[in-house]
Amino acid sequence: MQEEAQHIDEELFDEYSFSVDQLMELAGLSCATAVSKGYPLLSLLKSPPRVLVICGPGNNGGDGLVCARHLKLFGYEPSVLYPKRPSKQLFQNLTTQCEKMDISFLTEMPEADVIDEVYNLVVDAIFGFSFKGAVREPFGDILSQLKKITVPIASVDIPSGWDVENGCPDGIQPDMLISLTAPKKAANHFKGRYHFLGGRFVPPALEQKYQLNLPQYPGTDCVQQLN
Ligand SMILES: NC(=O)C1=CN([C@@H]2O[C@H](COP(=O)(O)OP(=O)(O)OC[C@H]3O[C@@H](n4cnc5c(N)ncnc54)[C@H](OP(=O)(O)O)[C@@H]3O)[C@@H](O)[C@H]2O)[C@@H](O)CC1
Ligand SMILES: [K+]
Repeated sequence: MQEEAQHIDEELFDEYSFSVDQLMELAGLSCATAVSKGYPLLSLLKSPPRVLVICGPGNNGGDGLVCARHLKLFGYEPSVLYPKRPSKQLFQNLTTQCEKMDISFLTEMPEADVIDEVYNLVVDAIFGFSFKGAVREPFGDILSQLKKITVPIASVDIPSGWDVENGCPDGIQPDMLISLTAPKKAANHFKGRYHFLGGRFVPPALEQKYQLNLPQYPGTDCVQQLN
């Protein structure tokens, strides 16, 4: 549930003393790892291996910036669209880190046909579990372009624009979902090919308290494929 995800989040920070940066790094690394498993470099149809990463104004967007940086380290060519940038130091730092790694930042959302022509896939890091109500601009326009593209979308935590619990039948239909910490209720409506769990940082006591029943991650992997 949306409230439960927020409680777990608060508890990780307040009771377990994690910092946002720490968890975001692991979350973003999980996303880049899941992308590399679902869409390996050698399987991509377009060269160079361009990926468009769209980042929203909250922590979901921060996960996207971390994901872009790791994708670059993995050999992909990410470009970032980050239209609404919060003033917090954390997000400024993540932006600088991407810029210093020669990751380009787009100034506007490309049209759907341009995305299909140029990019192999889109990482959707626009909204996560704090999304509420009707989508406000510029994200309405961005999501309507994403509904038209044919290249796959990999959504971070929740497909953006979906109700966190009830999904959204007319919304974007991602090919990959990377659930972070634990799958949210909306994941039941996911019909894409790859569902990964990432964010391998939940202490066992917290997992038990919320009865998350997380599947065992294989070995040292930071993601687990659910289906
Ligand atoms: N512990 C964990 O579990 C971890 C969680 N992590 C990640 O954090 C994510 C949750 O992040 P979050 O809470 O910062 O909010 P998030 O979902 O990114 O979006 C909120 C932003 O969107 C905006 N906004 C909202 N509604 C809107 C609308 N209708 N239309 C337009 N804008 C709207 C709102 O902006 P504002 O209202 O200020 O305009 C706000 O800034 C979670 O899903 C996971 O990815 C990991 O990083 C680490 C560990
Ligand atoms: K998302």
